[in-house]
Amino acid sequence: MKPGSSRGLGMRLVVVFSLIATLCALAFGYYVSQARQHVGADYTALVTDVVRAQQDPAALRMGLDSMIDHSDRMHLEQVHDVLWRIPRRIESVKRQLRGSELVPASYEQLFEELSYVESRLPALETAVDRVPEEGLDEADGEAILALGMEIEEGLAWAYSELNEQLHQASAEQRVLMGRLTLAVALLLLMLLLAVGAVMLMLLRLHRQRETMRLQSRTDELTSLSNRRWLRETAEQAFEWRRRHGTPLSLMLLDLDHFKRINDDFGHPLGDAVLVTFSRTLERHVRRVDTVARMGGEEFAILMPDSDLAGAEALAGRILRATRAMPLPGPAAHRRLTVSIGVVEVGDEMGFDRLYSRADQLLYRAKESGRDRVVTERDQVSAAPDTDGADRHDGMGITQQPWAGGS
Ligand SMILES: Nc1nc2c(ncn2[C@@H]2O[C@H](COP(=O)(O)OP(=O)(O)OP(=O)(O)O)[C@@H](O)[C@H]2O)c(=O)[nH]1
Repeated sequence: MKPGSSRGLGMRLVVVFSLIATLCALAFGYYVSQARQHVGADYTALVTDVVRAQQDPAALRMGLDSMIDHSDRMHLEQVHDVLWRIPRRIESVKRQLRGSELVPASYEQLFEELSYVESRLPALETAVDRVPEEGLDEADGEAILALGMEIEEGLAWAYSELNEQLHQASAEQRVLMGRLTLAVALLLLMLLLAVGAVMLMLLRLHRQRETMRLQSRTDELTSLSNRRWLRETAEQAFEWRRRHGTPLSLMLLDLDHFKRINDDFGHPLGDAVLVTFSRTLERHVRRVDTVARMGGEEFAILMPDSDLAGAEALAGRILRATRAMPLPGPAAHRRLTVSIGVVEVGDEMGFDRLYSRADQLLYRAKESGRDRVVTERDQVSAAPDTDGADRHDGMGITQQPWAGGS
């Protein structure tokens, strides 16, 4: 698995999540600021009108008092002004109340009172119209004052009640908006949690898929590539070779008399030897080479950019390294050897053909005494013994001092 692939996806998901979280925070901020601006806005105009209208009863009272004291033209006009204003204010307040969010039942009684006040206004207007310039007598003055007070009290009560109701409604609206804001915040939080959970699930799924992909192409015991992965890599290497004309070689390796290790020391130790041998192979190859376990005690190395001579040299180094390889635990005193077949890819050659040729060479290496390398040139080469002398294996196959060296 490429660890970077999961990390890359993780980073991308973190960026996307941060983006969504930022958008949510911005949307929430906008919502709160809008809500603050608009909460109670419904009632602001109405409250302003009611506060203005609340001055009318006092103005009427003052006007009437002055008019009774001095029934001149100026005072009469003052009273007429107030009487002209009162019904218009009442109509404006009524209209706004009907258009407001208030429940009609809550202002029904106020409407009745205001309507009653409206119905009493013409009588007061008529009485004021009849006021003589030379002044009112006491009885008429008291009658006008009584009518005026009736209107004034009705208006004062209705407007003050209305003011009270509007403040209460506005306060309720604020509480409601607070709850709504909390609900929106919770919803956004839940949305973020859900998005986060989905992203975590995606990441976990991706990791699981990567792990499965890795397992499907890795040998469980040695962690080397398995046969399937070697084949896929080889197909890519063939394509590369075809395009660029670079050499490509394959080496098949089979541990000699491995059964004896199992028989003498048990299967688990045999496993440990296979792992030790795998690490030895990995130490000797280049990064571009692919080391695979083909099964049992058989291994393969695919070497892009390596011709037969280069592959043969590596095989020699591995041969010597295997001989010198310390075995684990109770098998420490034993020495292991390996037989190797090496082949370079020729024209018109596919992986199966390449593998089968390497296998034949490996078979020849086994047949001709093991612990040796057999290459395409039909030569059997062995790593130098301690004295480095040439020798024959008695089968007509030359064993040479190893040319490559480690
Ligand atoms: N410990 C262990 N042994 C394995 C594994 N796979 C195969 N083997 C053993 O490898 C041994 C292979 O035996 P053979 O095919 O006779 O080969 P050999 O003993 O190496 O003899 P040559 O190849 O002819 O030199 C068998 O005993 C298998 O049981 C494994 O994964 N772990």
